[in-house]
Amino acid sequence: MAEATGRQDGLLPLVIVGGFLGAGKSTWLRHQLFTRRFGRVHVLVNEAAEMPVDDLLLGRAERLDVLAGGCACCSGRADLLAALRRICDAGAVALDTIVLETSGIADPAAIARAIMEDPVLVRRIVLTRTIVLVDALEGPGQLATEHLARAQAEAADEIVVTKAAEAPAPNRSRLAATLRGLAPDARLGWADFGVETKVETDPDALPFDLGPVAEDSGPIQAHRLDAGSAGGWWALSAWLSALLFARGDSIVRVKGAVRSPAGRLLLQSVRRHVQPPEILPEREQPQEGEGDFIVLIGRGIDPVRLQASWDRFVLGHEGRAEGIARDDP
Ligand SMILES: Nc1nc2c(ncn2[C@@H]2O[C@H](COP(=O)(O)OP(=O)(O)OP(=O)(O)O)[C@@H](O)[C@H]2O)c(=O)[nH]1
Repeated sequence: MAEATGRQDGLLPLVIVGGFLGAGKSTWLRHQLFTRRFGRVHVLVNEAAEMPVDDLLLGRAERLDVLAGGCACCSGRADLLAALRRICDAGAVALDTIVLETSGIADPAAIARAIMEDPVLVRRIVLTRTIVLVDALEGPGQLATEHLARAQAEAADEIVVTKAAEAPAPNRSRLAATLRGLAPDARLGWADFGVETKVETDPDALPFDLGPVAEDSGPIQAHRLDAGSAGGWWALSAWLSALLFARGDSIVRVKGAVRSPAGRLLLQSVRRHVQPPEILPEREQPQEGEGDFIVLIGRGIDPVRLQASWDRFVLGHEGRAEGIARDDP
């Protein structure tokens, strides 16, 4: 049942979906689009990096735009405001809601501020809800160390803890207590692959001790590696596993797409958790830039050394794991 309705004031409702890198935003949103929770929807996806497969992953929206390669709360702000103005002006498709999936390094409060300070948008759009997703497994660590993860939770009207089934019950209770402390007024729910699930938590559980976040540990940045046709999918998967083993602390998120005999595979990891590959739907018309690639998002990654590491792995060592050095990339 769609929760969106036409408004008397004529303003177009906007829902912001935020959460840290890999929290499960796209997976959750995909399911909401399937159930038509937001009615007739225009989805805007903001990615920190160019990911020319995101539109394939989010099928069921009236319209979908990907704003890639800049975070909408900072460098990509102008693009986001322009995209929202275009949606407001288009008007051809009657819409119930605009849903903005932010990048994992965005502060939803900064985005909301930017929209409300825009003299045109403030008269066309109303922010009805900020939904922030928190990973049941990685969330406690992220809240403890990343200032941004806390800011995201604090900005929420609704928090959805994803990967609910994966976390042990005591951790779920402590995470719930922690999130209630950060966002006391937010509705707290749980989901597995986007499907809302009921989780009993202990109301007396103690929150995690968050403590002070580390002083500036440097910006999280995205780097894209075009893998060319050498090596094939198995080499890319093996290189990635070895790289995460050697440098998993500084690599927060990996996404990539690679051709395999079964079709195009989406490879991903969140921290050191390598996810099972997913077969991507094929496009009717292949798009430019859709070769094999990997996007690595993290701190202190040197793109030149990253490329050299891959080249050494695939060319110099013919796919043997010795191509990865401990200090790669
Ligand atoms: N077990 C489990 N895995 C999940 C769940 N939700 C998402 N995932 C997996 O977590 C990984 C990240 O999910 P995404 O939906 O791509 O996360 P995201 O927040 O959109 O990622 P970024 O846009 O890169 O920040 C994928 O491999 C998903 O399959 C869940 O509820 N349970």
